Amino acid sequence: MNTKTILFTKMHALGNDYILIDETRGEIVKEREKPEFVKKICDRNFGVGGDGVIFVSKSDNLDIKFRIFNADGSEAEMCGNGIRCFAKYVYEKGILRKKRMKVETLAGEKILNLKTKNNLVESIKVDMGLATFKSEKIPVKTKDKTFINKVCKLNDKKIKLSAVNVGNPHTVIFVDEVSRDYAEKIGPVIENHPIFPERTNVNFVKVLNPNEIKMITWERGVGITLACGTGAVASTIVGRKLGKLNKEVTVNLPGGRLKIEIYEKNNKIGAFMEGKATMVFEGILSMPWQ
Ligand SMILES: N[C@@H](CCC[C@H](N)C(=O)O)C(=O)O
Repeated sequence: MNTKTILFTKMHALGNDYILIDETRGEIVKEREKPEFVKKICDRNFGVGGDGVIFVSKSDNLDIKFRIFNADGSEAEMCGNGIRCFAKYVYEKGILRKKRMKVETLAGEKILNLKTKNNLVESIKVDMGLATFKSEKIPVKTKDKTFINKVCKLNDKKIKLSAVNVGNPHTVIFVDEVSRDYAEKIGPVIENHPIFPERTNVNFVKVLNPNEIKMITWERGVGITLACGTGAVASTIVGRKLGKLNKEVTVNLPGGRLKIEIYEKNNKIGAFMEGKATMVFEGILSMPWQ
């Protein structure tokens, strides 16, 4: 039997953990095999364990390309914590030695600014771009143009949902208390609800004050994670849209804190996200596994 070895790096950003694979010198995992490979390697008992896999490859017109797969094998458009891991990885591995990177993602071009010290990346600031509230773009199946603060009946209870796309689809629910149990119960129901044809990430958010929130995310294709960067951005943007938040917001997630800075352009709301990423270990996979 032919065996093959695959080099990987395990990283995390606020405990949202990813396995990074460098495909800049050629495809390592065949395109049609990627979903199954990702499911296998992300398994926390039978694999390496992770919330997803990030593939690094060459871009035709930008500096470099970022692809993110969730632990269930589905490909997402964007990942806030993952793109910070990616930036540290490509910089410190010498794949791209730029402190300002233009990155190709399925959610379009993202600009990353790296702060370094002694050749190590200390923090990464990402321009996450402008959000859209248009139902058809999120997407949400509704006749309404937007889906903000909509009262919905779920599990016999009425809750208010707001949907937004910040590169990937998110739903935000403001709550009195952040509860993991509640997120685990309601999260999958909303993620897979037929009104969200592409499914959705689900964020449960408590406003502590206009400059600070606490939240937990049920991620599409993963479940509860210790942090979600796009979720922090989506929640801050929805909070801002509803007049609950100022422009500079500290987001408290189970895995740590993230800084989100809102900007407004052409009547739209966008955000910068700033935070760290950590390299945990490197390894060699010997495929196929029996
Ligand atoms: N953890 C990520 C988001 C990853 C993708 C997400 N699960 C999706 O399917 O859209 C983040 O930090 O943003």
